[in-house]
Amino acid sequence: MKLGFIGTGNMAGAIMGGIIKKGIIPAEEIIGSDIMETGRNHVKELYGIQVTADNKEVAEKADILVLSVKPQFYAETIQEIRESVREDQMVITIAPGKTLAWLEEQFGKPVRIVRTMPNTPALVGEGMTAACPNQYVTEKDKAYALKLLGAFGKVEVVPEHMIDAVVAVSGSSPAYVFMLIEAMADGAVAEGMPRAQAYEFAAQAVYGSAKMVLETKKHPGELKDMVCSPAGTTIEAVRVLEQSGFRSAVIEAEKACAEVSRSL
Ligand SMILES: NC(=O)C1=CN([C@@H]2O[C@H](COP(=O)(O)OP(=O)(O)OC[C@H]3O[C@@H](n4cnc5c(N)ncnc54)[C@H](OP(=O)(O)O)[C@@H]3O)[C@@H](O)[C@H]2O)C=CC1
Ligand SMILES: O=C(O)[C@@H]1CCC=N1
Repeated sequence: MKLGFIGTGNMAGAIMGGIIKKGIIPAEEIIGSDIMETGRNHVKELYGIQVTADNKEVAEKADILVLSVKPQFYAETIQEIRESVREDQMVITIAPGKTLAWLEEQFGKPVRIVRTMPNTPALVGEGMTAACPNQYVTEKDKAYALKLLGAFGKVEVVPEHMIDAVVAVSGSSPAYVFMLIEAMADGAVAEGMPRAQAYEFAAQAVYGSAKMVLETKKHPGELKDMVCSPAGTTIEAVRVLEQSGFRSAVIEAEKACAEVSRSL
């Protein structure tokens, strides 16, 4: 099974890195093209995949083709490769805003498409991916696509109308979480902890908290209450966070994120 990537930037790198690390598809069976020579060479050196400057070559050689360019370049990229794409291939898209209906119209012929929204934690095998197969994707294709996407984290099939919410809650959210970790570490540094140690403490606290939500299945509010000792330190921090609009800031950020996703 040959896997192709058109665009070998951050998200493509995270996906191929996750797949290679898990041994699902060997690096020699992965091919990528990128307009930028530096981008191509980067993944070639890092992962040992084949690279080319020719998008059509990737479209012709791949059994599964991942369109990993920015949404703004989807139309021109599909225009360039549409003649090379065959009915027995599967195209995986990862761009926000590009609906199955729009993608089918761009190809102008029956193409098996799985619209997805992954995230960069794919690189460490902890991705969260939503998948929406189109009408031409067979049950066998769907099973293989889910196996592939599940190789670098969790994957769930969702109705397409939910994909903008997915962009907000998992596609883009690693950025907000990294900001939170950075800010938590800044706070610790302000209190005298060395910077590297502060990142370790902050990241492990976030990791452990996420694991508690996933494993205990308890309501996050209940888990929060378990940390807040009466008249203690945590409830004071919670009070200040509420005063600063912490929760509202996250909700409003996600609404803005989903709005951009719908508009692309
Ligand atoms: N980064 C993330 O966390 C996530 C990204 N995505 C989606 O993944 C896609 C890629 O995003 P990301 O990896 O962040 O972006 P990057 O800019 O890192 O990667 C895209 C790469 O494609 C190259 N490129 C542009 N035009 C072409 C072309 N015509 N042919 C071949 N290569 C081309 C770009 O070159 P140049 O830099 O010169 O433009 C760049 O190297 C987007 O659709 C994005 O929405 C989805 C989920 C998460
Ligand atoms: O910022 C972006 O547009 C992409 C989509 C989801 C995460 N990164």
